[in-house]
Amino acid sequence: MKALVTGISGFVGSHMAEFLLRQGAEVVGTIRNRSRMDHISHLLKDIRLEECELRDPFSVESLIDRERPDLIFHLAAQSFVPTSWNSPIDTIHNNVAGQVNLFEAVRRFGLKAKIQIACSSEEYGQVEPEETPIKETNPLRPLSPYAISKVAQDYLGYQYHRSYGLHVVRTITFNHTGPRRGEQFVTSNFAKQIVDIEKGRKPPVLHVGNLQAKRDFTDVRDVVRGYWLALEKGQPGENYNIASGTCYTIAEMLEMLLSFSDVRIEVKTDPSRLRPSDVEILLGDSAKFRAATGWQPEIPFERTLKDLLQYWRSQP
Ligand SMILES: C[C@H]1O[C@H](OP(=O)(O)OP(=O)(O)OC[C@H]2O[C@@H](n3cnc4c(=O)[nH]c(N)nc43)[C@H](O)[C@@H]2O)[C@@H](O)[C@@H](O)C1=O
Repeated sequence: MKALVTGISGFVGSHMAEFLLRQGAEVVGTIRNRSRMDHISHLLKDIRLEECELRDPFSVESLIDRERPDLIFHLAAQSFVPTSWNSPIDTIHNNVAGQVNLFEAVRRFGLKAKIQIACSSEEYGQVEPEETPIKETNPLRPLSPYAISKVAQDYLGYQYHRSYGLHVVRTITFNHTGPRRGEQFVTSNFAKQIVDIEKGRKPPVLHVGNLQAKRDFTDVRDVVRGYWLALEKGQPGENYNIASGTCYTIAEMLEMLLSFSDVRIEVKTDPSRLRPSDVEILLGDSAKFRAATGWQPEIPFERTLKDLLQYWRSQP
């Protein structure tokens, strides 16, 4: 069983690779020449890396022709919401063109590969209180260029299944975190600031943005098991929420992180961390996914946050 992971050097990609190796799969991953390798350096003897620029159709075609994978986990993306305001066209081009190139290559070579695509709860955007927990049938009211790029990826998945019969499973993942989470994302950012303060590298002031937003967090290790199950048991063409079903305000998440540290910290709002529009609440109903695959999250949020702090404490 050969599995191709796009974006293997990223946060989710590295956990996906570890999971796939435990399943006994042959793992091939795409990287770009500027990809950082620190998340996968411990895996290099067990995986194969291929340079591929997903925005370039020829690069993708030649990869798919050479590798002909059985499973594709399409995780490569520009995934930080604020970046999508600074350069909306880059996010849209990266995320949408990259996926179209992948689908086109699979279609042209008549590959029977099963493809998981990483859609996002950001697609739901503005959610009314009576609409939570959010089901797959909820209207999409996207609030950022990133969200728009994910709506496009999601519906392209639907369209390529209906038009050409591609085996695409659309996972709509709510917030996820854990060791190796990029330091710009809120859980990791706060954890790293706490560790920098613990190590005396910065004054005891923790900078924050909007603490009122509510998010539904799942551990990345539960998420990648979900992606595997999506291809094992999910229906092609369908979309599935992957979520824990519990949400916390960002303030509550911060309190939890602070409770795992001994340092005294002052919390200060940094206006540059506020967004033009922020999704107020994301709380997911993953009953459809649980029924289709038997998936359920196993790692409690407290452990995820402790592991994340430990990750930053172990960094040089
Ligand atoms: C599902 C979805 O999940 C993620 O998108 P996100 O929810 O924007 O993630 P985040 O960690 O940047 O922000 C979470 C919340 O936390 C608030 N917040 C407060 N203070 C800070 C702060 O200082 N930094 C950041 N980054 N956020 C802050 C911020 O305003 C927002 O309300 C991505 O994986 C995305 O790829 C994805 O698909």
